[in-house]
Amino acid sequence: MTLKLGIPSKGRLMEKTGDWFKAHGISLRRTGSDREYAGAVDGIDGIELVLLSAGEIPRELAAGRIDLGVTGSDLIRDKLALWDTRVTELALLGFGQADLIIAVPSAWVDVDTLDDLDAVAAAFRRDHGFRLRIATKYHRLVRDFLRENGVADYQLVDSQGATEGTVKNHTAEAIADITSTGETLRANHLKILSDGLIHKSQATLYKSRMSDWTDEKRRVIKTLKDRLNLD
Ligand SMILES: Nc1ncnc2c1ncn2[C@@H]1O[C@H](COP(=O)(O)OP(=O)(O)OP(=O)(O)O)[C@@H](O)[C@H]1O
Ligand SMILES: O=P(O)(O)OC[C@H]1O[C@H](OP(=O)(O)OP(=O)(O)O)[C@H](O)[C@@H]1O
Repeated sequence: MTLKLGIPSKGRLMEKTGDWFKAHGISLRRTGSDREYAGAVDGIDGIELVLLSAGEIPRELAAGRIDLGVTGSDLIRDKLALWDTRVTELALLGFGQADLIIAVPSAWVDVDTLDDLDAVAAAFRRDHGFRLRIATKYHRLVRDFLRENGVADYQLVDSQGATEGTVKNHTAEAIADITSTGETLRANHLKILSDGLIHKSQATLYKSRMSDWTDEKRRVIKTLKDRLNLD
């Protein structure tokens, strides 16, 4: 049985994943038409390419349907409970960097820290009769972070895109989202809490702990690790 490597089929991480492997003498190529999600690996035997969305790669690794996968470390941590019991990090790839942060309206001049947010949240509940809303798609990471930091009086509102717009649209009071240049936050009059960094994400190569590691696959991964100069 060949070893299955899952890589993003589109989006931000796709091209740079190909470049990273190429720099190590391994070329990933699409087979079939531009629109067909099939691929092959040249330069090393015994690896099959599986093209997936970045967001689905954590689940496929955890189910053992792929043996290796490239995706953002934010997606692994958010989508998999106890992620490090299900996958192992093989290499940080040095691209796809983004910070998952908590931001509030810039107009909240007295709110700079999580403690301030906690105080505002308690007052908000008293005044409005419902909990302050934080819009995000990163439910697990945000809940864990706020619990560890003693913020309790809030509710999460699911937002799968354009999250920074939810404050202006009055569907949330604060947000937790990925930022890289900070442009989107600025354009939407939001500021990051000084202690509001939840996770620094980057594209990472993971190995599944859940897949069936046959002798043949172990041989292939050893060759691959040698080629990639990994321990
Ligand atoms: N500016 C950014 N905005 C959003 N995500 C970013 C940014 N920079 C890097 N990333 C990372 O890119 C990854 C998401 O990749 P991509 O945009 O290809 O997926 P997606 O389209 O959001 O998800 P899916 O493929 O499931 O639809 C995440 O790990 C995220 O941290
Ligand atoms: O700090 P910046 O460089 O401005 O980038 C951050 C923005 O980019 C992403 O959105 P994306 O373009 O993926 O759209 P989305 O809202 O649909 O997720 C992310 O969700 C932020 O909104």
